[in-house]
Amino acid sequence: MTGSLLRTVDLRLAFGATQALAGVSVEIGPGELVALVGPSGSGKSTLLHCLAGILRPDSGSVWYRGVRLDDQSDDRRSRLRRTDFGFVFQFGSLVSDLTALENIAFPLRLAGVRRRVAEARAREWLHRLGVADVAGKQPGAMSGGQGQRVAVARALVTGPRVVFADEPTGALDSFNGELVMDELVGTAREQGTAVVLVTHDPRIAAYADREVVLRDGASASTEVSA
Ligand SMILES: Nc1ncnc2c1ncn2[C@@H]1O[C@H](COP(=O)(O)OP(=O)(O)OP(=O)(O)O)[C@@H](O)[C@H]1O
Repeated sequence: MTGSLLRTVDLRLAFGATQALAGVSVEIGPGELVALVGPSGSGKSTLLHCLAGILRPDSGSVWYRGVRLDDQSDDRRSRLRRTDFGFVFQFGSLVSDLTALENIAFPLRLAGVRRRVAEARAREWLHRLGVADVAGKQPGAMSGGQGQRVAVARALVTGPRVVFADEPTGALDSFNGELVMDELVGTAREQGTAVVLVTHDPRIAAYADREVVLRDGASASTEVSA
């Protein structure tokens, strides 16, 4: 497909005797929201980690903006993760001894942005996600929903081309889960950021433009969401 942003070709990866990925080929377009769904153990998180350049497949390939990603050095892949990708995980991925403001400013600081500028931008994001009141709090002093909104801000603050979200609402009740999804999806669409989302929850998957269904490490089907 022309115009694909991320693509895998016949991806295979085993952990010992477990074939986590057994030949997965998927494509993700710029700004597209794709949900990876399927039963527990079907390979969703493993596929997300391969797409993000965190795990290397045993065979097959991963392409990002037309360049092969999986055979690049660890250094180059981690640099790309800092510059082009954002991450939201289930819970507890914020740095526990940094405040909300410092957590959001952190990826900007890693990218070489000066502290004052980074913190001003982080403050804007706290307002944007409705959690300005937790700016000076550490993650342990926030609710689950507040923490995930801070995590969404941290993932989007650098203006990434892709956000990878692994069960981003898994630890939240459905009300807070939907609020976090509204914010993640709304801001991603505004910025033209693609989102690759792993979820068990059909209501969360329904936010995506398309669902990729995995079964036993293979992409069983791809469906356009209603
Ligand atoms: N680091 C690892 N070491 C050993 N086995 C692993 C590892 N990571 C994943 N697996 C195995 O690979 C298979 C796919 O795991 P994966 O986490 O990708 O599935 P999943 O669809 O995301 O599951 P879930 O919905 O339960 O999170 C599973 O059988 C799992 O036990």
